[in-house]
Amino acid sequence: MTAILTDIEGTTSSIAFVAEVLFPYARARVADYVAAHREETAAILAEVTATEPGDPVATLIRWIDEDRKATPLKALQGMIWADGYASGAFRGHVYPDAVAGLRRWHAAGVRLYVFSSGSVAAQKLLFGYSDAGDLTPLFSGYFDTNMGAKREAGSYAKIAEAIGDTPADVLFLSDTPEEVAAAREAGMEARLIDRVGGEGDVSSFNEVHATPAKAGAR
Ligand SMILES: CSCCC(=O)C(=O)COP(=O)(O)O
Ligand SMILES: [Mg+2]
Repeated sequence: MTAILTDIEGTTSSIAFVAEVLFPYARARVADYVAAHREETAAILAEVTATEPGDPVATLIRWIDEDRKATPLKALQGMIWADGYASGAFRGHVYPDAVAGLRRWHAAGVRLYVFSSGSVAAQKLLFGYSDAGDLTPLFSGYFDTNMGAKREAGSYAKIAEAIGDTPADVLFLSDTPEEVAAAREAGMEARLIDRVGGEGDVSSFNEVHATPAKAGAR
């Protein structure tokens, strides 16, 4: 194992932080943000309208309510959250065991990557403004749904190729069984994290034993 690829929501970070802090913050500001940033949001709105004709702002708000993992919605959310992090309205939640695990693996020479439905910009914000400080120096790279859906094996194969590892050398961590199954189908090792102590392989990063076989930080 030379690299760890981790999900965010429900894995490094609480579902409540995403659902009760991030999503409502973006939902309340979509209309004003789009009105104030016409040029920067034009391509996003065009993509939304191409998917669903009609008022793109109303569509985006409905997609937030439905927790749709649509790439244009995720791009816009990341842009809106930037203001929230910068103003100190909130900090990115990361579980203490996740912070400790990420630091431990990084120190052992294991390369760390993120694969989340949140945009790459949003991922960098969450870890950059985390409640444990700036964790971005721990990560070697970030991937979002531009690599494909998180429940499709092909996305994991693409990521392994992008980071220059064979899938068998990558350990994927997620709270979602379908994502774990897709990563395994692509040949990765994977652990199902279940933070409420249900059917998962482990309940925290403390139980993930990642032994770097031929690790080397890049
Ligand atoms: C990058 S923080 C926001 C996370 C987000 O928008 C989301 O939909 C969470 O998805 P994940 O793939 O991390 O479970
Ligand atoms: Mg998740």
